[in-house]
Amino acid sequence: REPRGGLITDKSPLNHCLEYLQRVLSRKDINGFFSFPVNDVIAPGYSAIVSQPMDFSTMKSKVENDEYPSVTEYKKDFKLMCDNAMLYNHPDTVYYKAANKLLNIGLKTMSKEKLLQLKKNLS
Ligand SMILES: COc1ccc(Br)cc1-c1nc(N)nc2[nH]cnc12
Repeated sequence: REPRGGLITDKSPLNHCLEYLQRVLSRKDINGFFSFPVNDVIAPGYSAIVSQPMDFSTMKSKVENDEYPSVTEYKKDFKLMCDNAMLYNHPDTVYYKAANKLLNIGLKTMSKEKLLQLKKNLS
């Protein structure tokens, strides 16, 4: 690999990786249930039940601000976002089912093997 340029626009391999994951995973949320923070108007009592809210828009700004030191931290926020939906909503709701499906897709996309391939392709 050529030495990293000094320009401030230069993105790290981790940043490239996270931007890729953010794009791929947020596209799976076709209904947009996870694209912005849940509020108590949409989901009554949500803030009393979910102590650590998370959504794709928050994750996107954390990626852009280099707030994730590793993919593992990004994966934690992704799982938190899905788990929150499965905590607040009952299993027979469209939100619970969408969260469960998204979680399964995400864990496959961010499996050890897939991340290794990604690192190779991005480095
Ligand atoms: C941003 O949230 C929504 C946006 C639009 C619509 Br329609 C529903 C939700 C939503 N509703 C509920 N009950 N639980 C959730 N978990 C994640 N999303 C949600």
